[in-house]
Amino acid sequence: MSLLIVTAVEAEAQAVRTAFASRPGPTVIAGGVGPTAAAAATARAIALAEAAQRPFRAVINAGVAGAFAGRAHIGDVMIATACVAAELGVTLPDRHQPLDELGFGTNRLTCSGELTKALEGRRGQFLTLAAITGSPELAASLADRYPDALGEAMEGFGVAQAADAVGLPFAEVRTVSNLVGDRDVAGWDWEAAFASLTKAFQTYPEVADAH
Ligand SMILES: O=C(O)c1cccc(C(=O)CC[C@H]2O[C@@H](n3cnc4c(=O)[nH]cnc43)[C@H](O)[C@@H]2O)c1
Repeated sequence: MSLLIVTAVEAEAQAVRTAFASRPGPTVIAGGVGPTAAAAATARAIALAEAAQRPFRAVINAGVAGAFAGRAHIGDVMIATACVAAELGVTLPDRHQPLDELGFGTNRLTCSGELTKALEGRRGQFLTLAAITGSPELAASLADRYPDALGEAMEGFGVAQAADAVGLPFAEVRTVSNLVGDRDVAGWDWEAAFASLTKAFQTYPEVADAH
């Protein structure tokens, strides 16, 4: 199977590639930070592969992420069951109304369990936001709105939409660098999250990728 893995930054891409260093692996690209950069990079990679008659059969978004306190810990692997665009909809004075309720699209895409069956980690919903949650109060409000969400990152829903648009199965795999709402960015544990990302993909089967 020809697999595309999309990360945000090169350090995440390298952490994934390291897991396949001594065996056939997927195509891994760093598509940029945020859902629109991620969607554009994914759509471009899919289109180029199709034009070269070596189409991808599946897409995974991988990287580091924030976890909601009490739902996962630093270094944990989180595997999305669904990607939820938490900002997509209307922000009313008293609540957020998701796009699903408005009748012109969805803010939730289901992930393939098949694609991640070889991986070990916590499974649950995953939020995508263009803006990192920057206070404990906002984090608590999001955790309340999404009781089944493990954490948040900035690219999953964008990658999912690009894959979904052409009917490709999709998954999101994240490792925890910080807790959602923690503004002490200097204390975020990138190294633990990168090491965990490499370890997580070491159990992934070889990928006979023709790219
Ligand atoms: O918040 C900052 O000031 C900041 C400073 C340096 C780097 C960053 C990032 O690169 C974070 C965004 C990047 O990492 C993912 N990520 C990790 N933790 C979170 C989170 O709690 N909420 C949202 N995204 C997170 C994200 O997918 C980006 O690719 C930030």
